[in-house]
Amino acid sequence: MINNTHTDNPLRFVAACRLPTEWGEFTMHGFEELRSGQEHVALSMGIINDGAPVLARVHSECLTGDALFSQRCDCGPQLQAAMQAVQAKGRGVIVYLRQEGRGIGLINKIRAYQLQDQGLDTVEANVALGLPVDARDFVLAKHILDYLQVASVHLMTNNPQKVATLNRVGIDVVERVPLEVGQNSENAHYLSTKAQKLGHILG
Ligand SMILES: Nc1nc2c(ncn2[C@@H]2O[C@H](COP(=O)(O)OP(=O)(O)OP(=O)(O)O)[C@@H](O)[C@H]2O)c(=O)[nH]1
Ligand SMILES: [Zn+2]
Repeated sequence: MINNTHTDNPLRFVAACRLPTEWGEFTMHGFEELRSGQEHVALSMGIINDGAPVLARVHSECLTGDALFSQRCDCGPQLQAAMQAVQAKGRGVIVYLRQEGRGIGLINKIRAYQLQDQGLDTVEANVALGLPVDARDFVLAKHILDYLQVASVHLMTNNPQKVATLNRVGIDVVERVPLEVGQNSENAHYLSTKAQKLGHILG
């Protein structure tokens, strides 16, 4: 009889390669969601499957910030700082989830930004569009970390909700490591809204 008691893994590992970067050489592991075909990656450095807690970042895709140098948010500088921190330790992992716009997708994020240009804040804009404020699924990170044999992490984030969510899905977050970079005059209001409405800890 087939044993169906285990939770189904929504992802499959596809391939891994070297990824030389400005912050040293990572291994890039590629995953695919079985249902949607959505692709995700993890960047690892050093030996991370030895059971000791690993310095980790669970980063959500932000095309505008990560790749297009947008100053509307702090995502690009956060990603770079996380990669740099991993390099400094010689050991760590960046899980990069393709959950653009906190899961609403790129075009909806542009719609939300359009409303923000008219005065709404990051939360009000999603609500006005009838979209969830945060639709991200962090179970994917759990499956990716399981594949990499990482059970506990020092998590680089300013979002205590993310710590709680990851703990809930089975990732043991032994410590939250603040990741406060990328503040500028364009994103000052956005960051203060995140602190006030989404609970981000920003000094
Ligand atoms: N819908 C929407 N998504 C945004 C906006 N600004 C950034 N994002 C998305 O938000 C995600 C990053 O989430 P953040 O709230 O910045 O930070 P976090 O991941 O919760 O917390 P940190 O770990 O501290 O970065 C990325 O997927 C971005 O594309 C916005 O104004 N509206
Ligand atoms: Zn961003």
